[in-house]
Amino acid sequence: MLGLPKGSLEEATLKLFAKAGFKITKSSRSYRPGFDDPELDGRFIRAQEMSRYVEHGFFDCGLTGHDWVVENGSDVVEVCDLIYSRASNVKSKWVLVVPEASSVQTVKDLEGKRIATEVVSLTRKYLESNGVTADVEFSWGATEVKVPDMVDAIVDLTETGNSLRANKLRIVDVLLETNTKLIANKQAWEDPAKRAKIETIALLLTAALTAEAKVGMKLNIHKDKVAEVLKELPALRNPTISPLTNGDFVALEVIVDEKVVREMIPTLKAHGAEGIIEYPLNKVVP
Ligand SMILES: Nc1ncnc2c1ncn2[C@@H]1O[C@H](COP(=O)(O)OP(=O)(O)OP(=O)(O)O)[C@@H](O)[C@H]1O
Ligand SMILES: O=P(O)(O)OC[C@H]1O[C@H](OP(=O)(O)OP(=O)(O)O)[C@H](O)[C@@H]1O
Ligand SMILES: [Mg+2]
Repeated sequence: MLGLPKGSLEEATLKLFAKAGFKITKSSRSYRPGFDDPELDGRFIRAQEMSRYVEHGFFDCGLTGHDWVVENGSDVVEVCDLIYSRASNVKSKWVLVVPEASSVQTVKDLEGKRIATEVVSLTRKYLESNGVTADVEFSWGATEVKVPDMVDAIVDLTETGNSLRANKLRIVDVLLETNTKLIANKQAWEDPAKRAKIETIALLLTAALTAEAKVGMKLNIHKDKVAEVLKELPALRNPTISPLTNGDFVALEVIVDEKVVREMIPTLKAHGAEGIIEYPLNKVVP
């Protein structure tokens, strides 16, 4: 039984599973998805409570943020990192935040003040470890709006930083870095058949995620130019080189980060490369 996150991770999760080779279908308002793999069954639940149901064994494994595993204090196996979220494929941070104009400079300045957050337990522990006593209240979300009128500071998640900028907020400290993870129930992890299936899912999801940032490239180039092109383009390292029927030319094939392609193509062209093609990838297994 697999736990899928309802909410901001939902769409990206279904896309990633599709790329990994698992088609998950869902009818609107139904939290029971359909799977094209007869060995799989699952449910959608909120990312915030996923780790509890994995810990207690309703789910053998599930996807959620590291932050909610920590906040809930759940005793689960963190099988692998899957660094994706709603908007980007980078890690996010839970940060202590105040209005730009606030006099608060460090956590110590929060003594006796009020703080709103979705992660009450994480925030209490953080204050305690800094020897600060402050009033921490639970926020259901839209937390940015609460400072400075309702509370003195907030602990909120930041990904792109857009919400902080839009609300003229300043970061005082970072409490926790987080990203999406595949987590597993401890007993399920000890069961060889279940573990094998969870490891297969982890392998395929990781391969699909790795492939998102990469592309394949193929090109033909004069054999005398190969050495200088490889020197100039470190991203091209370890290409597959195959001879062509035209004896002076070879074919190069390589997997590279997509972001370097826009610099590679003009350089390759300047060295006389021909027939340059770029293609997307579904999975990359190192
Ligand atoms: N803007 C964001 N950028 C990156 N990751 C995010 C963002 N919002 C949420 N997450 C991550 O997604 C997971 C679920 O997020 P969250 O607890 O905010 O629920 P949600 O699905 O966003 O629901 P809601 O829309 O009600 O806030 C968390 O692990 C969190 O770290
Ligand atoms: O740095 P950014 O890319 O702007 O992302 C951060 C925002 O995303 C989350 O909000 P969410 O959409 O989950 O709404 P919520 O505040 O209601 O939880 C988080 O609570 C921040 O508000
Ligand atoms: Mg949220």
